[in-house]
Amino acid sequence: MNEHKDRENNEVLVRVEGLSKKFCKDLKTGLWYGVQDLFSNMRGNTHERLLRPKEFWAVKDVSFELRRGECLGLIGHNGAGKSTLLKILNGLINPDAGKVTIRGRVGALIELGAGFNPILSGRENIYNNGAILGFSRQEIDAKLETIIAFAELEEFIDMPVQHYSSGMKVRLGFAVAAQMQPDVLIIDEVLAVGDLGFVLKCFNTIDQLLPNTAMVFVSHSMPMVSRICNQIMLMDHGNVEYQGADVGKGIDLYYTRFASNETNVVYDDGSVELKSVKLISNDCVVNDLPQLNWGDDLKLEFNFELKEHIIDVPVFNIILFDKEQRPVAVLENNMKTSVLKVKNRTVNFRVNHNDLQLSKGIYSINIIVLKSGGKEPMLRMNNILNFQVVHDSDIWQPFLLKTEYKNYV
Ligand SMILES: Nc1ncnc2c1ncn2[C@@H]1O[C@H](COP(=O)(O)OP(=O)(O)OP(=O)(O)O)[C@@H](O)[C@H]1O
Repeated sequence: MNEHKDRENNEVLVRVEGLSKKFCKDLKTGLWYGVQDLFSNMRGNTHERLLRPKEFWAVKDVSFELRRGECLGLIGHNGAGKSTLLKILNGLINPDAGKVTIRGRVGALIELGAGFNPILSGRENIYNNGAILGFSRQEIDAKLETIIAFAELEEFIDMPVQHYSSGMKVRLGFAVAAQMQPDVLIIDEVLAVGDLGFVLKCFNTIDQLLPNTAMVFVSHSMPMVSRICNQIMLMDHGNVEYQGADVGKGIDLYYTRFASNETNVVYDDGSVELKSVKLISNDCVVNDLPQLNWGDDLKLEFNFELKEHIIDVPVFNIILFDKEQRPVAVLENNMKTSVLKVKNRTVNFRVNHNDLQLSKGIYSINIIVLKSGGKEPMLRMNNILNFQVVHDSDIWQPFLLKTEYKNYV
């Protein structure tokens, strides 16, 4: 009996084979191709694998399988093809090549408000969507209160959906999709507009649904992807750049694409100038990006020039940011030390932090220079230096902390 149940649970719910979709960059040409395709299809010619002028692959040769309990994270740059793939999965658009086979009930949260009739109330839309998913009126009656309570829309459930805020539309959409016990759940981006309380609630619900559901989740939020997904697909201009169960590796590859090395001066009162900043390591530079091994010492060398009237050493706040521009660490400032000196209107100094345990990835440094005393700003610069921490395991969390394990008696 259990064996039978296991087999049943492991059936493939989503099978995608060699899926491709092309679009045309120009509307007129696209319409003309559409007419041509209509006639050539009637004659039995299918040139779907060839690109004509101004056409491009929005999705190219994508294949994957998902079983219950599996959640595929789809990541990639804007325009990579993620939403197009989801729309094909949900039957909203037809592919030019390949095949999608889906078993069971599909819940989808694809575009804000999509699937809702804007002039109908929230309550009426719940009935509509439930009916589309194959539920009877009685079944929907039984779920109605739970859906409304989950969406926290008790007060507004009889208001037309067109007057809902973005967050309210997502709440309603997710509540319907989640409470209708889908076999396959497709979620695009939309969770990003929910407030923190709702997002936490969604995580909780996704955790509860996952054992019995196959999910496809599109997001630009890597923390969300790594929290939810156990498979990952990194898309690049319609192609699959990485696909597999190593979610950390996919996320790491995604981050590597977006390294920026543009320095920005955010505030400058003209009294101090950063002449140079360097990372001191074993002189290893790859693609202009200094590298450190995980566990190396972080040594930075600064050279500042001061205007004549500045005689006291300023206060230096050095802040490290991760690949998503989240501040991950700040180095102790120099307020408590008197070792730094101003000499010939310059301050040269090295900063040392031993045994850097930031995990693998690219980091950037911002600096805030304050007048001695540490209150008035003199200079604030973002992204003065990028560096890469190298390690052989693919970890997206900001720190990989050195750890010791021992049996105890
Ligand atoms: N109906 C359409 N006609 C023509 N081009 C389209 C159409 N729909 C999407 N595209 C193009 O297909 C490419 C992929 O778009 P898609 O929306 O799938 O990207 P995405 O990865 O979801 O991007 P984002 O992260 O911005 O949501 C883009 O270049 C887009 O302009």
